[in-house]
Amino acid sequence: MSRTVKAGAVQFNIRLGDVDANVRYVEDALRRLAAAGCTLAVLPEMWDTGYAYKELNELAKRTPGVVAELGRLSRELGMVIVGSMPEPHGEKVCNTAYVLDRGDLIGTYRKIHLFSLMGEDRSLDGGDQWLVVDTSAGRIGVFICYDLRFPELARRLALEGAEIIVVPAEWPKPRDEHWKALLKARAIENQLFVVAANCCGIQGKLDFFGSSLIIGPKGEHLAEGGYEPCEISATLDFGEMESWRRQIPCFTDRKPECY
Ligand SMILES: O=C(O)CCC(=O)C(=O)O
Repeated sequence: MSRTVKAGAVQFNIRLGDVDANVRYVEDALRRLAAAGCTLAVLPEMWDTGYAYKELNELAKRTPGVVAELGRLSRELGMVIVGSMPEPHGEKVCNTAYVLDRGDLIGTYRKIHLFSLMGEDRSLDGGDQWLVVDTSAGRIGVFICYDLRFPELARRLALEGAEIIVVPAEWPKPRDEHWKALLKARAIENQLFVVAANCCGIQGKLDFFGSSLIIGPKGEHLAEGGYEPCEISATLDFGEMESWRRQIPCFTDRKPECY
């Protein structure tokens, strides 16, 4: 019997600046995923606040409390939960993913590539360290949204042994095809699982298309959300991943000295 994990993603319409409403929604969604047997859940980017830029510094002060609440839930549900939230950082804020494993905060990742098209680089501080962490649901590497456009980062996570790359995101129209193609490419080229949670609905001027995705190491779509709020889930089979890696041994066939 090979090792498996059931993974899920929460896709919802983030209420801009309304932490209480977003936390309430996510708690219910996590309970639904746990009832469906999931032990790993991915939440969207900035899931508790959205990009409420004007009030983000103030809203970020609530993050430690939200992390503690999420920690309690992850303990109660026996889950690994990953999602990004605004983290207070001096005068500014970082877009930070928190990895909670059955009650413990076992890793944080500050978004490295800030999305300049939307001014994220002017408003937020960026991170400078990747994260790969062993969890009860497998060895997980963390991306946040725009990071998806940088294959160097995915390769680094894969070389560090990531079996799953999780991608909290707020990825809007009209770049739906980029989202799907890049998620699939990162999974295929690194022969690992990708679990990506996007939000949906309108936030300010932006229209988010959902399409949360769980992709296997061969690029197979294991689960996909539509445009509406939903949870998606799929079983990740690490034995199948290992067998695929033996059939097409991309990692041992690399020639890093040539490029
Ligand atoms: O790269 C993209 O098209 C979207 C990225 C984005 O919206 C973000 O990083 O917040």
